[in-house]
Amino acid sequence: MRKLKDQFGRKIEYLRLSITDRCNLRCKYCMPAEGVKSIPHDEILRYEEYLRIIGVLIQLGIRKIRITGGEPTVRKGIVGFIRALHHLPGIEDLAMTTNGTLLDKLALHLKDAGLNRVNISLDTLKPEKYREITRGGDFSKCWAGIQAAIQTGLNPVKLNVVVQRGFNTDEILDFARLTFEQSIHVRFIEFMSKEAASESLFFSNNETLKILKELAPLEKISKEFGAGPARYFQYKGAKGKIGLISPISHQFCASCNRIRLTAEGKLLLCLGSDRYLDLKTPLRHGISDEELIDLINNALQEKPQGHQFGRKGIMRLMSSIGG
Ligand SMILES: Nc1nc2c(ncn2[C@@H]2O[C@H](COP(=O)(O)OP(=O)(O)OP(=O)(O)O)[C@@H](O)[C@H]2O)c(=O)[nH]1
Ligand SMILES: C[S@@+](CC[C@H](N)C(=O)[O-])C[C@H]1O[C@@H](n2cnc3c(N)ncnc32)[C@H](O)[C@@H]1O
Ligand code: SF4
Ligand code: SF4
Repeated sequence: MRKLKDQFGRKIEYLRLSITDRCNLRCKYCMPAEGVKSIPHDEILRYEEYLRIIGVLIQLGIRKIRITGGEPTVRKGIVGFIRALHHLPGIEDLAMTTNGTLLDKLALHLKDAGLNRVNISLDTLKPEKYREITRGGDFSKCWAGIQAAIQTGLNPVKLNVVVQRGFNTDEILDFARLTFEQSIHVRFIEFMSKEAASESLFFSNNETLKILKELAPLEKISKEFGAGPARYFQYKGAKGKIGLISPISHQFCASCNRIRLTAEGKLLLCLGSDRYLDLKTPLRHGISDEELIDLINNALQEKPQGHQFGRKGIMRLMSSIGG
């Protein structure tokens, strides 16, 4: 069996799958206020088309799939799609990144269908600030979704907190305290800005760590834990863990293990690059699995060594690639 390896020897085992460009929120750092122009229905991959591509990617060594969006829970048929993915042999980890607002109703169905776990985005614990950052979102819906995910046993539940100077830096310890109360992982993410104008909002995870240490001693957890870009810590006696995801200050590109597939069927080689391989057109023109494997293998050799977005300019709208 051929395995996906790039020219830098990185083994690619993780697929981030964006199943929609739509979202029921408009987070300020992710989407413009007016939303983005929706991709026409016909241009979006059908679930059967994803399954065909994923079948090939599994043959090439993909073991972990994360469903993202836009907001993945707004796409119709999501539960059936998760069930179909769960039945594919070879998938060891099936996870979702979501804003959590629809999980209150969906968590149990998703878990039953075979979803292992969820990462939920939440940047503030204050309802009025939540409404501000998401441009109209309802904090209580997100919180209910988090509790539903925990109760259902989607485990572990991870909270993704994008830290922005002057917006939520005063809540870092409130988030950290949650790990004493509940068995969740709270992960602080460095803000990747699209415009130089927002650079002043950047707050490095070194600064976050300094604040976290004011609460109580923090123990570092072995590097193998989580096997992703986050570095993990834990307070003594806490039920949950603290994670730091630092794409800017501690680039993790050298150990990158991921590719992305967008809702339009573009295989993206890197979050920081505009290069992609269109899979939808050949798929709809009857390409064979063997040809698909060759196409993907060749494209992978173009995967960049790392990103260059620094603090100033991530090239794409995060909402269209799912982070
Ligand atoms: N620069 C960069 N950031 C990434 C990459 N993958 C994820 N992120 C960011 O990391 C944050 C958390 O991503 P998640 O969707 O929760 O996925 P994950 O951290 O891989 O998930 P786990 O498997 O639970 O560790 C998001 O803000 C993403 O935008 C990547 O390849 N490069
Ligand atoms: C684009 S969202 C898609 C999935 C889902 N709608 C959600 O919010 O979790 C995926 C992740 O990207 C993160 N994200 C979006 N824009 C970002 C930015 N500019 N910097 C850092 N993280 C960002 C979000 O906080 C979220 O955790
Ligand atoms: S971060 Fe997620 S919830 Fe917020 S606008 Fe982007 S896609 Fe939607
Ligand atoms: S920026 Fe590109 S190379 Fe770096 S971790 Fe993300 S996808 Fe991988």
